Amino acid sequence: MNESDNCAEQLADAGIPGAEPGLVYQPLPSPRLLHQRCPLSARGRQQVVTARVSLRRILQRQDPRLIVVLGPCSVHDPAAALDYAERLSELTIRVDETLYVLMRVYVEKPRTRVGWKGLLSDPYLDGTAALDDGLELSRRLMLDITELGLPVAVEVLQPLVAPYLQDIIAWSAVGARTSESQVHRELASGLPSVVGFKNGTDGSLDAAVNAMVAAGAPHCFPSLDQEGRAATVHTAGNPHTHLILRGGRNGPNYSPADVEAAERALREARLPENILIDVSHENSCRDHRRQGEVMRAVASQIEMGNRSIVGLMLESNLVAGKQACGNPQGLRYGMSITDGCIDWETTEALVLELAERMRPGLARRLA
Ligand SMILES: O=C[C@H](O)[C@H](O)COP(=O)(O)O
Ligand SMILES: C=C(OP(=O)(O)O)C(=O)O
Repeated sequence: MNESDNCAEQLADAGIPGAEPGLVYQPLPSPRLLHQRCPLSARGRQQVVTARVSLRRILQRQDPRLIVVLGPCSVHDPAAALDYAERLSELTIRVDETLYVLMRVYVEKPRTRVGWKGLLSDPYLDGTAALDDGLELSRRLMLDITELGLPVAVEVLQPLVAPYLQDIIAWSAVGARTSESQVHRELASGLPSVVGFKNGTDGSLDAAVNAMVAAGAPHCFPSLDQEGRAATVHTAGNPHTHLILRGGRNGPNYSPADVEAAERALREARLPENILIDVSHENSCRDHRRQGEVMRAVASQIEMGNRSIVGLMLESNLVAGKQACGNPQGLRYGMSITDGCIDWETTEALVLELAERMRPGLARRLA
């Protein structure tokens, strides 16, 4: 008998049989239990509501600030993420007249093929996939970051994770690999956060534009209720969505001509012309050192009068670059184990520069 048969047998003994040979089920707490263990304080709840309202106001041009979503490509070490958050929360206070800053707290990672799937799925980076601990660590980290006054931004990946975390989240992305997925569009239709849909990895806009239309409509689909029971959820539709340009197979898509094409696609679908530019990924040709150059080019478009660009995304960490996701004990503190990131000093300088550049044209950005 191999190890997994043994595990399945032990679970069957505990009254949790696998439905099919080879499948092993491990129970998770209900969303309510996790919320009770790690509650969102009244102050935290107020911060989340305020963040969502601020983002909606920016999308409606009632707040002239530029959204800036930045932070590590992925969180693998909650202590380093909190260290980053403390620095970011101080920086945010210096720029909040012109920028609305959120921290990427990406605990789920989509993979092109296979690879580590994030703190939530594999918190010990060793393939043990201790999802119960991953959920709790992720929730605790998001609560701590919220308490610092920083709004939390995530990529939503596993739909059943949402009931555990969505009360803390101000902004969500649906990634390039999932914008075309009906499941993610349905999920977005019920999220209380603002949702950005990324263009596809091939660079096409259709999936993301169609996703914005789909997410704006009501849906019903299987989910978990607060007690963790399988349930049909009925959603009202989420009108607070926008497009994210992240480049694609044929290269970047942040040039004025690309932005105009995106505006046209949104207009044709009768959607608001709200575009956020990811200065990383294919827009920086997968070279984290080029993020500054892309940011400056986007800032120039805004200075020249562009009104559809509502924000920017950057991948940044304490230390520049990336390292292999090998032995957890041998990892360098504050360095990415997924995509390469710029370091804290570069981040701080870029954010301060962007804030200054946005100041003169601020009033023009209102409706
Ligand atoms: O943003 C992170 C990565 O680009 C994304 O998760 C895909 O990663 P992979 O191509 O290394 O699997
Ligand atoms: C996975 C990400 O992006 P994309 O979906 O654009 O590849 C990300 O922002 O971490």
